[in-house]
Amino acid sequence: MNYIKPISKHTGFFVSRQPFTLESGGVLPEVTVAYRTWGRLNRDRSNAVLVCHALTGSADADEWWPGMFGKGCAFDPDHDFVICSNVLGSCYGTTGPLSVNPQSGRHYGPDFPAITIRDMVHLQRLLLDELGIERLRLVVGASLGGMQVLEWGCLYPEKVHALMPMGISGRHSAWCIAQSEAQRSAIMADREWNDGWYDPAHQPKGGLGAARMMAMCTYRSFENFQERFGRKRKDSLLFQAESYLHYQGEKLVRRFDANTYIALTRAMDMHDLGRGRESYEAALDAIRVPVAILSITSDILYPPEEQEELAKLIPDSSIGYLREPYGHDAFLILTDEVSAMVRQFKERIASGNHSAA
Ligand SMILES: CC(=O)SCCNC(=O)CCNC(=O)[C@H](O)C(C)(C)COP(=O)(O)OP(=O)(O)OC[C@H]1O[C@@H](n2cnc3c(N)ncnc32)[C@H](O)[C@@H]1OP(=O)(O)O
Ligand SMILES: N[C@@H](CCO)C(=O)O
Repeated sequence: MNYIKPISKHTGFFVSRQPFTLESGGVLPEVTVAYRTWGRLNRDRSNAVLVCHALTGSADADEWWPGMFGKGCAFDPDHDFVICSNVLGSCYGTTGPLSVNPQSGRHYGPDFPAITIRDMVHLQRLLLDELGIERLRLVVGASLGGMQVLEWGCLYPEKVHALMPMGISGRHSAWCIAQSEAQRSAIMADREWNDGWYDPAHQPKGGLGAARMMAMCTYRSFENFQERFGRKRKDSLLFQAESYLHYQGEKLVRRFDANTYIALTRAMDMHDLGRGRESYEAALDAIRVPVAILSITSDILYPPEEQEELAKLIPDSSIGYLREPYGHDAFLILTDEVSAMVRQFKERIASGNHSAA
């Protein structure tokens, strides 16, 4: 445990009663954002760090990213003012498919409008305005979080000093889109699905669990599964690899929502920094702040070639690697290494020598 003393955190809900217009043209009559902060904003408001979470994460960054918070770690509440907000469309307090639609008086369910990563970032921007933060010292995140980090660089370059995207690409590949659609199809094949109008208390458990099981296979690697489970059995009926996947599927079903899973994976599929801009290359070339890219060599979802492409196209960028065979979720497992990389990048930015690898 890295904490030398309990870290005080603040929990908040920001409610905007203004209509929130989405990239799709859809409008949410009002939006709520669940967020957490750690540490204090300094007098010149220059120590704010935004942490962006991945697909099934929440604002509780110290819970899903333990080892990143504390003295000498990536996020040190004695020095940083750390913010993490639950993304638009999620089910941990921010407006999403489980929220009540003020116009109908019932939860949005499958009527929740299509959202994009840009919508998520615009909403984070509203939260920062509310918190009085004009410029972020750093924006950090992996996977879906990394998509948000990159969009921050495109949408609000004047609002960020530096970016750290991890385990991500600049546009969702055909491979990732296919994985997402297979998972969504598993949910929709569940007899409880009912075109998304399931009772939230009785969601399509089998389908959502199967989706998570498929996803878990893509979050790890051949080598990792082979080394951990091999052909070991739990009992005469079940291999350990099967047992592990069932456990992970059931665990997600207890904490997540099927419509939310669909809305967020669709938003990920829409991720393309070039959409509606001059070109993909021009969008990346326009990111003019220092960017430290983290690449996971065993990631089968976002392979290193994709981060190397980002590094080639973003002018002031450097790239670092996690080389253990844990797969995509390595950013959640190798937290000592990830924390050290974030801390070193922060030091490099502070010294002005940010392009050193
Ligand atoms: C950036 C974000 O926002 S992420 C937010 C969402 N969070 C997540 O997705 C994290 C989900 N958690 C995980 O995937 C993993 O627990 C990690 C990545 C955090 C850690 O990975 P590991 O250290 O390798 O944990 P591991 O995969 O061994 O264990 C996970 C669970 O599987 C269980 N497990 C391991 N092997 C087996 C098996 N053969 N059969 C059944 N269960 C098993 C463990 O007991 C453990 O249970 P617990 O979570 O209730 O403690
Ligand atoms: N395992 C993490 C990362 C997925 O990209 C999650 O469930 O959010």
